[in-house]
Amino acid sequence: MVAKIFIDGEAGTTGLQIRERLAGRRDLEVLSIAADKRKDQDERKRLLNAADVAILCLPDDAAKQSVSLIENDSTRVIDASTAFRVDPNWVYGFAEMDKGQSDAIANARFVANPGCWPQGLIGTVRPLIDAGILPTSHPVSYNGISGYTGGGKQMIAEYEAASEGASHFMPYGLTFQHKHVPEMTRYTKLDSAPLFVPSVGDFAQGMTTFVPLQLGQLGKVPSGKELHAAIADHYAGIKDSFVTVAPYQEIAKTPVLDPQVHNDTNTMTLHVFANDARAQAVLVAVYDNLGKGASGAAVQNLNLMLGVSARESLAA
Ligand SMILES: NC(=O)C1=CN([C@@H]2O[C@H](COP(=O)(O)OP(=O)(O)OC[C@H]3O[C@@H](n4cnc5c(N)ncnc54)[C@H](OP(=O)(O)O)[C@@H]3O)[C@@H](O)[C@H]2O)C=CC1
Ligand SMILES: CC(=O)N[C@@H](CCC(=O)OP(=O)(O)O)C(=O)O
Repeated sequence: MVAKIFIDGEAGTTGLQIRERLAGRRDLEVLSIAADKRKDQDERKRLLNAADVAILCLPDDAAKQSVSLIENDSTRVIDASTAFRVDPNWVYGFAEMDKGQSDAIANARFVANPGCWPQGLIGTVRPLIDAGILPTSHPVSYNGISGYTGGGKQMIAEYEAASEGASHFMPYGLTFQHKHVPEMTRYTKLDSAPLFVPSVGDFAQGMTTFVPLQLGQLGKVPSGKELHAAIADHYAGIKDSFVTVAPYQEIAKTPVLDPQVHNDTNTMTLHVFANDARAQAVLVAVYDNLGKGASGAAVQNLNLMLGVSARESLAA
């Protein structure tokens, strides 16, 4: 059976990328909306109800509206927005988060695609919490840099219009109320919100994130190799993982931390750097905000929901 897919918001940054990733797939039919009807509620409703899977690439309010327009009990939904990420009726779409997550996604009707920033934090911290190395009470801080496509069409237009004026490096979220904090807290299993300081750079896509750890604050101080082994063990146990763990290296710098190294792929690479004598470490994640951070993860989730081999079809 050819599954019918409707991308609501197909003209936006994430929607366009998903369309490109699905182009050429013979196992799917993409139901496209006429350009002049993109925001026509009746036409969106018709297509949402005609689809086997609707992928919502919309601002939060419009995503909530799309869900309310589904009147059947068969259309399954992948939502790329923040609207449902901590809703207990939705399955969180970070397939590598734990061993049961890809099955939960495969069987779900409603899947909330994870935010780009949360994945770098959850992907590094949760394996350490699950392994009992970090207590859930640990005060975690998280920072990083993302390309400007993370801000969608509006930020892209601002950066691309400002040939001279765009900021090379812009920290933001400085009131510590970033919209990703609730999902970061819930899915890391931390007791309290991580202190999150994102930044945006003057490059289009790709991101590198950092979790600095003062290991001396822990009752039992792990070595860098132990941190690395716990994270590597977690991913070794995940079927069809798109998250890879780089070998442990004691080096002061490396070009593979460039935020753009995984652009246009669904890959995330994790690194552990540490100084055991100082009991200090940093956990690093490198991935594409538009790939594993958004449209790559959405297509990975779609494949799980359709029972299609993730590796084969993510080549698209
Ligand atoms: N960019 C990224 O890296 C990531 C984005 N996301 C999330 O994905 C979602 C989409 O983001 P992104 O693609 O970046 O955003 P964009 O602004 O690039 O695209 C959003 C699209 O939705 C359309 N739209 C807005 N309101 C409606 C409506 N009522 N009915 C139909 N279409 C509507 C917009 O129309 P118009 O073209 O007229 O503006 C636009 O085409 C957001 O919730 C975002 O937070 C998630 C992870 C990463
Ligand atoms: C650079 C930039 O502005 N990035 C966006 C995050 C993009 C993203 O992940 O969107 P969702 O919130 O829908 O997941 C931000 O920090 O708001």
